[in-house]
Amino acid sequence: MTFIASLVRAFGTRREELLAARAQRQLELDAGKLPDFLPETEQIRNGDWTVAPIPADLQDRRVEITGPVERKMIINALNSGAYGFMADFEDSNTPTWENTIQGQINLRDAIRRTISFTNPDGKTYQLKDKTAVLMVRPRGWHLLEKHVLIDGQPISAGIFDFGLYVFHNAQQLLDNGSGPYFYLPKMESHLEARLWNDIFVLAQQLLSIPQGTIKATVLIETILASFEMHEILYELREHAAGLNCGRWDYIFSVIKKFHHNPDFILPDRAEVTMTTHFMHSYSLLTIQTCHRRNAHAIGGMAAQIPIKNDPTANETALARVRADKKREASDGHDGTWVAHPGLVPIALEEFNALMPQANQVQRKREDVHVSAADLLQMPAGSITEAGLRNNISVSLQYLEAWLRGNGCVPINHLMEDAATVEISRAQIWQWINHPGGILNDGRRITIDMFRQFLQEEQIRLQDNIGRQEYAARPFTAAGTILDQIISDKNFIEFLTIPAYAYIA
Ligand SMILES: CC(=O)SCCNC(=O)CCNC(=O)[C@H](O)C(C)(C)COP(=O)(O)OP(=O)(O)OC[C@H]1O[C@@H](n2cnc3c(N)ncnc32)[C@H](O)[C@@H]1OP(=O)(O)O
Ligand SMILES: O=CC(=O)O
Ligand SMILES: [Mg+2]
Repeated sequence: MTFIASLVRAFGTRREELLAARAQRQLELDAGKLPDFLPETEQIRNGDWTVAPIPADLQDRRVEITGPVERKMIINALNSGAYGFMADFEDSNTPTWENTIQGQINLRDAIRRTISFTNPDGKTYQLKDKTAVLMVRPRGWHLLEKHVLIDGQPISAGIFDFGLYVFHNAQQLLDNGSGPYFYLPKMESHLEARLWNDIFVLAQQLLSIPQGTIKATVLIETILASFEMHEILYELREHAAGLNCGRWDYIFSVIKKFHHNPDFILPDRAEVTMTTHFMHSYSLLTIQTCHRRNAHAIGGMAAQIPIKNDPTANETALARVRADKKREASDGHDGTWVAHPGLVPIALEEFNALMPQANQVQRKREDVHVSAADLLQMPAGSITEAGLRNNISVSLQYLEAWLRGNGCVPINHLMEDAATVEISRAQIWQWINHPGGILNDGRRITIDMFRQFLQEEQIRLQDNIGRQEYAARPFTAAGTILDQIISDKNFIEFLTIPAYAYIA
């Protein structure tokens, strides 16, 4: 606590200032100003610097599995055959106090190889000799940890997650021949990266570990960050391992940042894929930026997961994952993410076929030319009743699971977490609040339509799982939160903020 208090006292105010800067930037976007590459940092973009050398165990990251910090899943992920494992306090984790603290305990035990688990059916779990390289994703700058007060105030959840983990494990990780490695989520500017860098410097000093020991991979998962990728790597150049395409939050961010702008109405969520022009451009720009700076460009997460008991549907889902990984490997990504151990062999096959060496940093992709207009070119497509209903039902089901402490669930055979569901609920809001929110059959999407469909989707769920089961679970609270977010005239920045009020 003394260590965490030092970090919070040194940097808490700067975090608040950066959040205020986000709000200020939003006002400019609301007034119609579009983002562009920053004139004041042109020298950094044009300069010939590179990031500090990347440690040996982060040179080959061809397949990384991600998952919440649950005990059994940590063991399964570390044993999965993936090269890396990102243990997630963020998109896939409900930040109950129990989950947060037990997650830290699980990671501490995993690093010391004392972790084990027994299923209710008696199946036991322990680590294999060879395990994935561990990375940890603390929560984003927007979130508070309300269970910890310093000087009477709840503290930054990100500093808490980072601080507890690095304090207890940095030295042990070094003794194991690895290091304290992080993924940094949801940043919107290079100044936010500078804050993380300064936190790393103080943490390393307080823990007496060499400067530059901490390595971080930054998720480029906001539209504004995609205009500052060089700058973000520059700020973190002593600590940067790479960038990652957090595609789901990225799509959400586009809807959120331009929620006032009718030119940014997106079609059904299922149509906003990585092969649309703006998403492919962002992925290519990430690869080019990273390779110019000798950093790794990690791909993103396909939402498909293995489907049990339906071989045909399973084959289709796996083929989609395969195509996604093939595109990433052939474009020049140095690795990718999977959501489930069953997908590790598929992603490995695709990367092994196109990337026999440890990474593709030598492929500089100087042929890529991505402009601001490319990043902002929205796809055409239609909005359907099925798409609207799916957004409503998925948001409701996810929020219900989240309130029970489960931040990542399969819904309709897709992985749903806080990022994918932010897209769903943001689309509902966007379609209601813009004249362009019209179904392909000509009906205008309204709050009344949303409420009618919500009620019908609730009844459908109740019929599927049974009245008693439905009543026993927090569906009512989930529906209330969803209605509150959708009916608010202001765009609520993150759905997890009102939802957190229910659990803390
Ligand atoms: C947008 C983003 O932020 S992406 C990053 C955040 N999202 C994630 O990390 C996704 C994590 N994935 C998951 O949580 C799960 O795979 C789900 C919820 C999507 C699906 O879970 P389930 O339906 O329970 O999967 P399923 O029943 O097929 O699991 C089979 C086994 O694999 C394990 N497993 C599934 N996913 C994972 C995972 N990501 N890591 C470790 N183990 C896993 C299960 O624990 C289970 O183990 P067991 O057989 O020993 O009991
Ligand atoms: O964190 C990943 C994302 O896609 O969002
Ligand atoms: Mg994300």
